[in-house]
Amino acid sequence: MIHTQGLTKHFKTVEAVRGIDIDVSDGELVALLGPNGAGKSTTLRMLTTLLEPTSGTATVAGFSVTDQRDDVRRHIGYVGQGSGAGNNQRVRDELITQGRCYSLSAQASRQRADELVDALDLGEFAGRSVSTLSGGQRRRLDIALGLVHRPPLLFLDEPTTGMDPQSRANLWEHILRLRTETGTTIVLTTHYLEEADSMAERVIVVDRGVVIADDTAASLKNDLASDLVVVATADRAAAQRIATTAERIDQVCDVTVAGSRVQIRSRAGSAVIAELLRNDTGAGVLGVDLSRPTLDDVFLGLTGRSLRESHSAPETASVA
Ligand SMILES: Nc1ncnc2c1ncn2[C@@H]1O[C@H](COP(=O)(O)OP(=O)(O)OP(=O)(O)O)[C@@H](O)[C@H]1O
Repeated sequence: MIHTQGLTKHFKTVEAVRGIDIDVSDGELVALLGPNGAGKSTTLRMLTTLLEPTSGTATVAGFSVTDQRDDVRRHIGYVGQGSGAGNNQRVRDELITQGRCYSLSAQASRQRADELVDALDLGEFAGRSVSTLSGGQRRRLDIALGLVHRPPLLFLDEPTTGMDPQSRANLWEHILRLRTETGTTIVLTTHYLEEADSMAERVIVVDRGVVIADDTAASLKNDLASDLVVVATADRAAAQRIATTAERIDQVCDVTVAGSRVQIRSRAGSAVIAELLRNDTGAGVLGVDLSRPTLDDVFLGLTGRSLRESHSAPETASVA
């Protein structure tokens, strides 16, 4: 559905995208994850023909984003970061207008508007003006607007940013249902690590304008980050003894002692705990805690920076 090779976008002084290679198959749900300024939106805007790439190639739904822009546009829906709905329009009317813009007949537009009102649960406020909707309701309308022409591919740029947890969960319910019912391919950007982790089938991690990892969340966590085992002990001597035992275990990658606590990094945390129990009497051990890695640990492992706190700026360069 999407194939890019060496895609770049240079603004006057910023290399926003520095060579992105992405393949997305039909029906996939893929999340682009990365810190502020990583180049996610710029990539999306090139794939949706809103920005001309500086170099590289991209085909979307089988069409070139540079040479067949109209064909690309006919086959995609795009929900940008800002709302596309007109404030003074009523919800259903806005959907009908969008249908007419896509050359549906008046009757077909009304029918499609009603289908989308149902699908996105907009019935309660279909007759209200857009300006009266809550953030979550407006976002559902944005998605409905992106789907009017039944695109096989939907791009969502930060669909849930700024929403409260309940509205986010509700919007995700709609996105996932839509996908199950229509098989739409979905590519989205998000800052929410948990969202990418639990909802997307594949996570593409972007940093400073390039893809630094691309796999399922489970594989990324398994391959690129480790479990953290924290052993709380009664005193420094017990901690030292546990650390010495841990260092002898094959699967352990790193052991640090901080006062009476021992931190053990390993790809197989549960096995390490079992091995510790086999090799040590456990005297002086007060508790053991096992944390599974998150996508933030993956990013940290790849870049040395935390995604949660990272506000990296892409490298600047003089571009003619
Ligand atoms: N029109 C533009 N002119 C100049 N620089 C731009 C333009 N659009 C984006 N940039 C810069 O390109 C870089 C990448 O921006 P982009 O919006 O793609 O990042 P992002 O990963 O989507 O970030 P965020 O998560 O904050 O939305 C940033 O440094 C941004 O300031």
